[in-house]
Amino acid sequence: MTKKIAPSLMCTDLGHVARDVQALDAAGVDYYHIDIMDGSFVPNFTLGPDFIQAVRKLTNKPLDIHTMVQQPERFVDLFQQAGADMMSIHAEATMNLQGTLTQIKACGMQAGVAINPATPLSVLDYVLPVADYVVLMTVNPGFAGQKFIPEMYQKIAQLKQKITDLHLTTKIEVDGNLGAQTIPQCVKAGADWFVGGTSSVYRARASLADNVAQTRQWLEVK
Ligand SMILES: O=C(CO)[C@H](O)[C@H](O)COP(=O)(O)O
Repeated sequence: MTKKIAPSLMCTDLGHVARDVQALDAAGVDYYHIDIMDGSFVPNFTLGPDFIQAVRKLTNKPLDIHTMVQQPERFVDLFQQAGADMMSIHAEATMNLQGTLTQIKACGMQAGVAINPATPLSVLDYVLPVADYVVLMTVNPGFAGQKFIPEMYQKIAQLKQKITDLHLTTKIEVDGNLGAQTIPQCVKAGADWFVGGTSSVYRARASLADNVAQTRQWLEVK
C-alpha cells in the first residue's frame, strides 16, 4: 500500500486513548500523527512528551511527531526518548533547518520539514536531500476542523515535480481537512501520506473502523 493514513491523535477522545488506538490498530492505520503545539508558533496548545510516552506503550506502529513549536532543535532528544519514530519541524520555526533535520536523523528518527500554506516551496531547495518527508499544511496549523485552502493542490503538484526532478524519494504528507472532497484531488496531485482528522478518521457519524475503511476508498482514486 503506497498511500498511507495517519490518524491525528489531537482529534481522538482523550478519555479513551487506549480504546481508540486499539481500534485504529485493528483497522489497519499505517502510523500515528501527534501534534505538539507551544502556544507561540501557533495560538493553541495540544499534546506533549508524556502523551507520546503513553501512546508508545499502546502500539508498535510508528509515531510521527509534528512539532508546531518555536526552535524545535531544543526538543529533538526529548521526543526521541519519549518514543517518536518520525519528527517534523516547521521551516518557519527554526534558524537552523538543515542542521536540525540532520540532528533528527542522527537520533534514528525520520526527519520531516513542515511548511505553512503561505510558505513558498523554495525554502526546501537546500534541505530536500536530508528530508524523509515534507508536511504540506493544507490549512493554517493550530486547529482541527478548518477548511482546505484550494491553492494547496497546485503546491502539492509542484512539490511532487521538484522531488521527481531531483530523483529523491522524499514523501509528501498532507495535513488539514482531508476528506471526501479533498483526498482524491490530493492523490492526483501527488500526495503520499494523509493525516486523518475530523474530516475522515474522526468523522462523528461512523465508527473509527468504518471511517478508516472509507478513507482508504477515497485514497484509491485513479
Ligand atoms: O494539524 C492539524 C491542525 O493543525 C490537524 O492534524 C488536522 O487539521 C486535523 O484534521 P482536520 O482538519 O480534518 O480536523
